[in-house]
Amino acid sequence: MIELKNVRKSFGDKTVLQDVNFTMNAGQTNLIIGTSGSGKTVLMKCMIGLFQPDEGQILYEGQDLTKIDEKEKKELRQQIGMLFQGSALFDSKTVQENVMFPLDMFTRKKYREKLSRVNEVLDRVNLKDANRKFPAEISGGMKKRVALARALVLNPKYLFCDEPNSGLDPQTSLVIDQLISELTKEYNITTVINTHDMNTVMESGDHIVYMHQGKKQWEGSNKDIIFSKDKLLNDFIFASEFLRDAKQKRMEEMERESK
Ligand SMILES: Nc1ncnc2c1ncn2[C@@H]1O[C@H](COP(=O)(O)OP(=O)(O)OP(=O)(O)O)[C@@H](O)[C@H]1O
Repeated sequence: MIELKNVRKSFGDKTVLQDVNFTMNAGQTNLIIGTSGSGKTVLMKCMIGLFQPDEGQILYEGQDLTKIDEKEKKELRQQIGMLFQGSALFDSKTVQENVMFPLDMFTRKKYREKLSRVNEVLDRVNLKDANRKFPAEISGGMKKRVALARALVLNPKYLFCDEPNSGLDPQTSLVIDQLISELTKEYNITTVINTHDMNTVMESGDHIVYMHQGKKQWEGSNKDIIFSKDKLLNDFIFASEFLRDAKQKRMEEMERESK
């Protein structure tokens, strides 16, 4: 569980985050959404300790990231898996070497043990026979799965994903979203995703935080979003007539189902 309490961040005289409060639970896919410049990236960087907020608390199971020393921060970082926008694989390393990298860096396990763990996670992301391939030889969707395997190899309690679907076609995006959601539940991970992808919002959003001009404007689930009356949120999510019609239909369906 990650809790944010009254988080505030400014750059010079520009306030970028103001009184941000929320709780992100384990086993849930938590999304941060909002227009460009609303503060999502700064928020995520505060959450992983790359930026120090000016005020407020960032609590990992009650332990305040803004107050802990470097040694404790290092320990906490080892419990955090990261999936970066462009997958960020090492081009000169094979798939196997890429996934093994965190084990080489942070553990003293024997090669055989490391290989067994690498194979376990590669298998879990449905990439069984790709060990010896280089990133240039595999598709964008496969690269994402390798990056996901690498993010999971140390068994993290927390998983941060920055735009996991950027550069992927809608169908491959859905596969990645489903995989992240499944793994989140299976391993009880607190997953935090920064996304612009509305399919992700509607399909995977167990908990969604909508940011507007540095403030939390709305939060709720993908079911709540259908019934939300928040004008800013509605204008943002259901921007086209097509999506507004789809929302109306879904709302009617859900009302019928609940009777
Ligand atoms: N290091 C920095 N120094 C000064 N201002 C910054 C810095 N990083 C971000 N900002 C400002 O903070 C605001 C929020 O930026 P942020 O990158 O968090 O937006 P975002 O919601 O992630 O946008 P996008 O969806 O386009 O990535 C912007 O006005 C940006 O210019």
